[in-house]
Amino acid sequence: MSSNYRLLVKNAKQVVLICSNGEKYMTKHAMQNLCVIENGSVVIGSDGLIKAVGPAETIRAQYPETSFEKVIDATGMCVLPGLVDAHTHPVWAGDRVHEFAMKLAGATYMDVHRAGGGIHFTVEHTRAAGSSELLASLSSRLTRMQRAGTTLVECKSGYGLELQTELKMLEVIEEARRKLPINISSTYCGAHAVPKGKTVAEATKDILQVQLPRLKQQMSAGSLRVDNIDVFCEQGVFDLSSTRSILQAGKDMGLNINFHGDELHPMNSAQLGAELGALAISHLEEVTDEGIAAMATARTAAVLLPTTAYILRLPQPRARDMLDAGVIVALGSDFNPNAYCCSMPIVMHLACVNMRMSMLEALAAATINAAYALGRSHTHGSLEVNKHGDLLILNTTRWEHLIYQLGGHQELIRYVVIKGNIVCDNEKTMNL
Ligand SMILES: N=CN[C@@H](CCC(=O)O)C(=O)O
Ligand SMILES: [Zn+2]
Repeated sequence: MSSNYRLLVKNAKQVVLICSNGEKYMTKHAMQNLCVIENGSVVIGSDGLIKAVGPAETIRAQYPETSFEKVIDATGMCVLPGLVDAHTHPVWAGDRVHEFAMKLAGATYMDVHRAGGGIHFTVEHTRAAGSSELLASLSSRLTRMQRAGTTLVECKSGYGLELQTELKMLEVIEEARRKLPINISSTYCGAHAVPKGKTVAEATKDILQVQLPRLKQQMSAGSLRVDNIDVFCEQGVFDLSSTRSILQAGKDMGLNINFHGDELHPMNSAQLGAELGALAISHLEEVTDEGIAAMATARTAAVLLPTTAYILRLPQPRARDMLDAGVIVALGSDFNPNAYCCSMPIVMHLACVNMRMSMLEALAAATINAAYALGRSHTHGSLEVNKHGDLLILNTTRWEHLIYQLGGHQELIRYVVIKGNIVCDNEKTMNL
């Protein structure tokens, strides 16, 4: 007999809701006061949405005779919302392990880029790769992220830098969206680098006059869904004025502005993003005080990427200054061939140790605020009624272990659930 209820998770030692009043993001002190229920339960309906969440006693009384398709007894365990990864580049061919060695020996990111490596190396290999090869590697990367607790992930194009390959990448992302349970927010990043043989002006013209019109056509025809537009606004890549025209054109097509800014040099990207009504800006290692103030006022989220600063030995993003100023701080893995990290728990750990965020702030940044950066915080990022039933169940009595145990997430995460379906069951019993 079919039930109206897909899943009951009962008697968890802790249920971390994050928030409980429909907040779309969290800033300042609110991030230090996340909503946690001791001894709680969660009910997910057959539509995959949360129907109830609260103290186990209350839920038991509310659903006395109900049958559930599946019941998980979470006694001694913790329940958290699925993690949200707000910045990844997961579609590409050809790894760059050789460049990791060069960087360890002292080369900077831009040394490698100018020598024709970096993004250019990946572009060459991605242009040559077939869609099925790209889909296979994307699927295994997304599955790996899902095992590490990510249930909503942003995925960028940007290793084509010309129409055909950018479209190929976006179509591969679209195919993954149809085939895999993980939620995807897709981003057109045709301005990720200036292609070899073109000037910035020529590349900008190609994006404005060739790539974006074709994207618009496919989006209107319903053959492609794209959510965000991105530009790498950086010295030697796209300057402020070309960035402005590309982002504005994307916004005019209905895309959310979500771009790379102020990473290696202060470019006033933060001020530009605030002025254009950007939903999010990533990196910001070199943001100025004025940029921070502008982002706080405009409610533009800062997507901080602790793996980038770690791998490239850059100055850390000024997370504390941003948090104190009331900026909406989110986190992302920045998964790409330069920063090969699929794990948001590791990202949260780095954010705490290197960027001086508290564990509560890091969790809010990797859930509700990352969902806000993707325009999805009305449906994702917290355990509240009518939101998607996306959650993690941890083999531990305190949720903080997910951040504290560096690299321990594989043993800690028992189940990953998306829309009430168990998509990962890590059936091991161990002494933690
Ligand atoms: N900074 C620009 N883009 C990526 C790196 C992409 C690459 O090196 O392939 C980033 O966010 O770190
Ligand atoms: Zn990036």
